[in-house]
Amino acid sequence: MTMIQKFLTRIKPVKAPCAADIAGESSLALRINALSVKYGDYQALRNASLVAYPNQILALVGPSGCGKSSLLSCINRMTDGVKDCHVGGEILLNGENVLADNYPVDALRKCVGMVFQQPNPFPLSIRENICFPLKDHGMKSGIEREAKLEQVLRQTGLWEETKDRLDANALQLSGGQQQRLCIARALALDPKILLLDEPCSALDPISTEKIEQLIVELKATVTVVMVTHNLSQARRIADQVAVCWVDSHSGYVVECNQTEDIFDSSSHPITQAYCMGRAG
Ligand SMILES: Nc1ncnc2c1ncn2[C@@H]1O[C@H](COP(=O)(O)OP(=O)(O)OP(=O)(O)O)[C@@H](O)[C@H]1O
Repeated sequence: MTMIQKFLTRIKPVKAPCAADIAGESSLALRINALSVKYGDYQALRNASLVAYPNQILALVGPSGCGKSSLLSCINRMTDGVKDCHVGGEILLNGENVLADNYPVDALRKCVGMVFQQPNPFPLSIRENICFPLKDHGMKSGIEREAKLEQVLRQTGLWEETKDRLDANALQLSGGQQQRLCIARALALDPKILLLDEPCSALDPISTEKIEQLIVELKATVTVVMVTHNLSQARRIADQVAVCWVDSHSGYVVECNQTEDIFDSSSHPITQAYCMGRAG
């Protein structure tokens, strides 16, 4: 551990000014209140609060192990399937707590799509990657499914690249194309929120640039919450940034604010040090 990291771990987490405190409910896509995540006895995340605004990109940044992916996975309840994982607090979507026992998880996963670090298309054709989930969610008409297929492939810039080989196995696509197909698959269900967990970390710089452009374009239709280790990427494309940190006890959100405030004028020492590359 470097000197600066040692110094920062001794700073008591302060209640930094946070957009979550002042935003009106109707202007929000998502509000997270006092979220905590435990794996068995280990508290991975404590008391995390933040907000996401409609049609904006919120980036979660912070060092490895501070709970970014855990936080993201709670939003569409992927944590339900993790053994000994206990989630507390509130995640409000349209004013309803999605963590409530009686919240319909299928409907939640349709409304909140997720894309992971490693592209994970189904080992099926390009067409089936999009059309199977649509059928599964009740779209009976083949004509409607084909129309949706074309729409999301166009939206993700894949149509021209794949229209002549829609029945080829998706695993034959390049890594960057596979990731865009995974984003297309999530978009096909018309989500309101798209969760992206380090979507570019397995990609080369050119594929990364294409995905970044795509994410910015997607703001027209969805709210994006993304985890990234790449601070330059957060600065380039995010509207809001939540800085997360971990000390000896667990991970927590240091502050959540507009991107320029985080990078240019934050008064929090952890944000200053992390975003200037001196710690983490
Ligand atoms: N399924 C699990 N069981 C037990 N511990 C877990 C599990 N998933 C995550 N953890 C622990 O919780 C903490 C937070 O992990 P998480 O993956 O959320 O952090 P992160 O900030 O996303 O890290 P990274 O940037 O390295 O992906 C880590 O200490 C991790 O080891």
